[in-house]
Amino acid sequence: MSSKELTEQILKKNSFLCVGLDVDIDRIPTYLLSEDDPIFAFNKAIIDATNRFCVAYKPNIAFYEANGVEGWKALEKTINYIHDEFPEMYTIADAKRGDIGNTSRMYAKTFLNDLGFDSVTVAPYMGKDSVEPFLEIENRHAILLALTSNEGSADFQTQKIDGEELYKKVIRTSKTWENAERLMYVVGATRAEYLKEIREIIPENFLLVPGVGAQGGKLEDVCKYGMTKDVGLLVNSSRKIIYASESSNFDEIAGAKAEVLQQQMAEELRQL
Ligand SMILES: O=c1ccn([C@@H]2O[C@H](COP(=O)(O)O)[C@@H](O)[C@H]2O)c(=O)[nH]1
Repeated sequence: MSSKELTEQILKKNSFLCVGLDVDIDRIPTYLLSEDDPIFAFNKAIIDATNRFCVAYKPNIAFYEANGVEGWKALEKTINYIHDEFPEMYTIADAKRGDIGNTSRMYAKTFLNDLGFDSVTVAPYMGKDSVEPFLEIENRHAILLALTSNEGSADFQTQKIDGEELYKKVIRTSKTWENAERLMYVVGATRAEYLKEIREIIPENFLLVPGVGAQGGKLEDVCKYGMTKDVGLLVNSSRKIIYASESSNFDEIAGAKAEVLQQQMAEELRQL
């Protein structure tokens, strides 16, 4: 999906919500454990209940890999289900990959070609040749970690090198790479005050903003500093939605949580 098509979806659904599918087998309702594929059964129920309120889904690959072959099968079924039933949905493989070019090309093949995700999150540490293989396919994105939501982001990302913070160097330098229009950036909602300066460097690229909800980031602040005339935001919430309830109607409750965020987003979009 192109950035333009994503913006159209956002305006159509009055939502820039991304629901994170971070499925921990130890946290799903126990009655689902008797299903053939409990992870897929959980995801299907969450997707069926939340799709009206969001424009994107972001399975975090770690939660699938942790279950070995069964986890990969559940991931494949989940992405196929989204493609078949909700083809208008933007999909993100939150895999945080990046290696020498020859290896990155294999990661890009897995997530963007074989599984058919619209995008994959990529760590920028190994530089240009580690990222460019993810930018080779039209209408696909690499989402580069810029300023992450965790405490450890202060260890390197906000440290200055030659007078400029490392995360700003990552953004400024990556802008010059081939197919840079296919880049999006991760900026944590817990770092919303940095968004103003980030927008001065990249006024147009989409930002994936995790950290609203369980990590305490505020949607209003993200919108105040990060929203562009074309919206330019995908705001992710995972645990606060998918684990909102452990009861048999967990999916309904998840849908209701997603709707609350969607309503707040609709209000922000009205002020555009
Ligand atoms: O800076 C980052 C980058 C990625 N994440 C991921 O987003 C979700 C957040 O989950 P919540 O339950 O809504 O806190 C999760 O998959 C993280 O790995 C992030 O939080 N911060």
